[in-house]
Amino acid sequence: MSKPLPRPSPNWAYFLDVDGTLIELAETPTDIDVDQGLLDLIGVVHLRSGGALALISGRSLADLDQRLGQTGLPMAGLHGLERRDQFGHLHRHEISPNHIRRIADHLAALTERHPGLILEDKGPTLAIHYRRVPRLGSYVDRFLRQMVDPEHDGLQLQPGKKVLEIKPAGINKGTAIAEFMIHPPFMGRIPVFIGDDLTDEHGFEVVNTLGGFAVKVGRGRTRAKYRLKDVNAVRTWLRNLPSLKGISL
Ligand SMILES: O=P(O)(O)OC[C@H]1O[C@H](O[C@H]2O[C@H](CO)[C@@H](O)[C@H](O)[C@H]2O)[C@H](O)[C@@H](O)[C@@H]1O
Repeated sequence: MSKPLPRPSPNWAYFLDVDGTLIELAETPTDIDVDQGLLDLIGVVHLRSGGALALISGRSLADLDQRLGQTGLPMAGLHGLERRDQFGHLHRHEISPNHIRRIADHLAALTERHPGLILEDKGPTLAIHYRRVPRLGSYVDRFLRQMVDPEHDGLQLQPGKKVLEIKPAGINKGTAIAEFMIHPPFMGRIPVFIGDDLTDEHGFEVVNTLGGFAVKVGRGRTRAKYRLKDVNAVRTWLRNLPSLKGISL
């Protein structure tokens, strides 16, 4: 059983996952619907929390910018591999592209052979989406496990919602949150991380360690101690933050 979240405090820092948390899941990565109401809401929470709000996503920063517009918000993309801070400065963990490019070639051939699978090539990370062909999920999983050898290539398989991703090991949403937390305006605050997927568990773990609040959206086993039911519940909770009192969104 999860407990109700405590009353939000002015010294909280907000870390928000994107797909499945702020935005409803869609059939394909490009089908998502980003509405102005959401952009206004996260913009106001950012402002009213003294800038202590960051988006933490598996998407690339370029993709987030394309879908959300130039929000000016701090963000981590590619599961923490890239991060844009509160000044708009970019921080990237550099990785050798050789292994990932070799795997990308194999995955491009795989998606050719199996219509319905989608390869999302994000450069340093790759995602194979099987939402349109769920029966292929375990086959894709076996295929990718043959491709990735964490001992030798430093890569790791990251399962998600109807997706399997390949990313560098050791860098994740938890490391991204920890990196934000050592700089103003996040430093000294209590972190709150809201997410819905397996990749968010890394973030929950770090937030728990830092004495913050980890919030899982929806069902499923989790390290988070708190839950919100769905995307609507997340937006309602944000709209009702005491710092937004008097603002109608
Ligand atoms: O960390 P997030 O911001 O939650 O991003 C996780 C992945 O989200 C996207 O895939 C998921 O959403 C798609 C659109 O709703 C859906 O079609 C897909 O099945 C989901 O897995 C995105 O495409 C990935 O790159 C992100 O890593």
